[in-house]
Amino acid sequence: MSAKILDGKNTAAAIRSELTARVKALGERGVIPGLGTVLVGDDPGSHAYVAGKHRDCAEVGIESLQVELPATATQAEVEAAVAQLNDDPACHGFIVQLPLPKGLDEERVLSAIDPAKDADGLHPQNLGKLVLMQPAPLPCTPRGCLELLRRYDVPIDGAEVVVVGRGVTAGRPMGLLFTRRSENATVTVCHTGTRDLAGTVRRADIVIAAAGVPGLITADMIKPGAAVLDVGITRVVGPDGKGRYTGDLAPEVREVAGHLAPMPGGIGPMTRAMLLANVVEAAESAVRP
Ligand SMILES: Nc1nc2c(c(=O)[nH]1)N[C@@H](CN(C=O)c1ccc(C(=O)N[C@@H](CCC(=O)O)C(=O)O)cc1)CN2
Repeated sequence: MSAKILDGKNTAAAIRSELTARVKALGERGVIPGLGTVLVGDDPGSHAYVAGKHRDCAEVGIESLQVELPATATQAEVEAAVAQLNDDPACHGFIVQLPLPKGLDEERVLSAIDPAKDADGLHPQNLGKLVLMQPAPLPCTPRGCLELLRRYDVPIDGAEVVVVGRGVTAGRPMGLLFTRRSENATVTVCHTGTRDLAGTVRRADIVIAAAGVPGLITADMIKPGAAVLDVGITRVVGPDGKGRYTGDLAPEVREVAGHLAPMPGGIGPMTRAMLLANVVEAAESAVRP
């Protein structure tokens, strides 16, 4: 039987509608939440993602603050853009779109963000709080995975979770999030060099594929009935010469999994929705007595 689809597109739309009500309530208290973005260079994917983030903002009533810099921007110019949003009282949270063009030091840029305005939850202080299980803005992709599983009542407490991929925006913080006391899962974080990747993935009740390697996860690696989330996103050029995005799952995984978050339409839209949630939460904590 084919897996039940974890529909990130519809779930994200429901979350945006919930956030619209919270933004309205903030407006009644004289606060308009503001999301800032820093976009450097001309990568078409990054431009499309940032445009999508601002479309979402317009839908829920969040103000957009956009800073764009050319691919030739220096480290100092990018850090100056970060400082400008740190100091802007209209901005409750902001992100620096990743990856940055070659030659720029991403870690230094992320460290320059005011941790209280870190809408991506990627500042070292906020990642440190995640390690310590203290409240802090959460990275959007792992938060999106958790939220999607929760809204479909997929059991997390006690589940064996295998994450494939150890990148800083998804795989690495995913393990920290799912092992918090409130989630209580047992997590293994693998990568493409893991010795028995297939055997390890086959143990999982929940598989999170975030390696960015098209087709890496095949049907024989999945325990029948497991929940499988495709977080990989790789641009490939088809035989027609046209570019498209593909995930980490082979198509047959759908026939073995119990639940499946596809790419597109799964975790991508949830990532965007969680960014809005982080900004609304930052604005709410700014007005809390
Ligand atoms: N500062 C950050 N940079 C990047 C992040 C991030 O969370 N913070 N994640 C990715 C890119 N990303 C958001 O920025 C992102 C990627 C994809 C999607 C999405 O909705 N994808 C669609 C499919 C693609 C399409 O059709 O255009 C989907 O999955 O349905 C949203 C956000 C790297 N950089």
